[in-house]
Amino acid sequence: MCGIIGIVGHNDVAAQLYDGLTVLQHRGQDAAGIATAHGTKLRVHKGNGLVSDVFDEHAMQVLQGHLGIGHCRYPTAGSEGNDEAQPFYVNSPFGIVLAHNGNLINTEALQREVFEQDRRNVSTESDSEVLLNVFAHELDEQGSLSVDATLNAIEGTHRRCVGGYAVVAAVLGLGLVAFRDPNGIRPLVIGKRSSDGRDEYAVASESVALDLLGYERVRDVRPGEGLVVTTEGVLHTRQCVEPRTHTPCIFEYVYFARPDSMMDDVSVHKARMRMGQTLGEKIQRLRPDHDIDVVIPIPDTSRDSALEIANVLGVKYREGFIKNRYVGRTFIMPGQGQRAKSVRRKLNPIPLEFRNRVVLLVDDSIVRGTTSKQIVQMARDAGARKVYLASAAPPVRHPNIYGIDMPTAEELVAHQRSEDEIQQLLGCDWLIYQDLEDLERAVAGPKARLTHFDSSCFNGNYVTGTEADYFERIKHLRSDEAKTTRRVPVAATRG
Ligand SMILES: O=P(O)(O)OC[C@H]1O[C@H](OP(=O)(O)OP(=O)(O)O)[C@H](O)[C@@H]1O
Ligand SMILES: NC(=O)CC[C@H](N)C(=O)O
Ligand SMILES: [Mg+2]
Repeated sequence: MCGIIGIVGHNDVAAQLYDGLTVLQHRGQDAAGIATAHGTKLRVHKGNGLVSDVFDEHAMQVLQGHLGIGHCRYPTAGSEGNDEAQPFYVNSPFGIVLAHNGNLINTEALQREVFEQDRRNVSTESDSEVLLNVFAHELDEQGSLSVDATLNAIEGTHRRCVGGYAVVAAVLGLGLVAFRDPNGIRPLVIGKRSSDGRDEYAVASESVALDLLGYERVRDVRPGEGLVVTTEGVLHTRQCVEPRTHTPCIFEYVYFARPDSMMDDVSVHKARMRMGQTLGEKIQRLRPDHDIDVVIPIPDTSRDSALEIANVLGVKYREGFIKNRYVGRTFIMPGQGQRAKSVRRKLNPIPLEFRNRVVLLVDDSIVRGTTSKQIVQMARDAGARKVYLASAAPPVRHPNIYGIDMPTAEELVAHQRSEDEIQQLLGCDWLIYQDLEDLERAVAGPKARLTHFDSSCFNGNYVTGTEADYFERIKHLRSDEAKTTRRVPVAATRG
């Protein structure tokens, strides 16, 4: 789940892009990059690491220009190598840089098409580089550069690409381009601010980036919509593909997004509180005479839900695990070994909150079970009498193929296991999952702004459809085992 941002301003935008990326960092910790357009030049600086690792003063000085895009990466295709850090660049037509959040599911077919029909070279395994070349080809086919031609090229890109994608691009001589997949699986929001009577625009994965930079949240990019903001700061939009069912990724609300973001007009914080409310009610229903002494969140993401569960149950809420703020998110780390080691490094219990108590631990989700297995043991070691575990999301039983790197069903702790079996495996005394219906209602909220979701990792329904052997192929390419045996390129691409 990467973070993307694009800005057209009156002054150099690199510093804003940098700041925007720092609040999107939770969406991707592996690599970061910024590209700006300055006169007739596109400048790109990118590499592996956190935003603060990748950019130094010199890099920022080089990134001149009033138009630019930024990206922080959590890989879902290709390798973790720095040659696949984004934005990607092509010099023809005109000079284009592009950053992508999501995952294409017809990458192999597109790769062949791009090479054989479009006669373009794609030099990495990244689906995003393929997407850039499809867009570049479609723009080239237009014969000239204009807003209309670019919106036509977005139409062509939608016709060819299948999957989840939110995209920002900068086209030299034109401006900022952005579009979102026809089902709106991946998020993208538009912001605007005015100074001296002139408008500046920003487009980002999450509204928190707009807040930080002082842009007013205008609206979300519509599924299948394309937009161009010219270098003069004029916004043009077009519905580039017939509207389909809007199915935003429900996992954004469960885990990925920051709670202070609004996504498709729904507050992530409130959605998480409602998840806690419905889960609390379920616990109450199943065990009206429960013996829970204390509710303890597994930091960070579960906090909003855990607090509401405690309120519903009428028991104490306590912070029982202290998080080492210098360790990042474990779920989005690339390898299982690294993930497992990081849980213990990241979280440490305060024994007095556990000793002789029946504790209800709450997490937002249980995916591979890496976190919960260790946390349950830590709670026991800290003296808990009984350890219950509640998940604000239902069991994750199916791969995600639209931008979350869980491609292999066998790696999911709930795959082909009953809830009793999972409980045994995690070693807790009681395991309670949210029901999918409740999760969807919690995210939709009282006004039911959203009616459908991409809940594929919970129910196995893939809105785009999939080819018969797709899951076998991605397992072969992207399982943890495949990743450990794959070569990671080391050549530097900074500069
Ligand atoms: O079952 P698993 O495979 O362990 O995955 C689920 C866990 O991973 C995430 O935490 P993470 O540490 O990534 O981030 P957070 O600090 O935002 O909770 C998520 O919040 C769960 O705690
Ligand atoms: N998580 C994402 O959005 C990943 C984007 C793209 N598929 C990549 O691997 O770089
Ligand atoms: Mg967590």
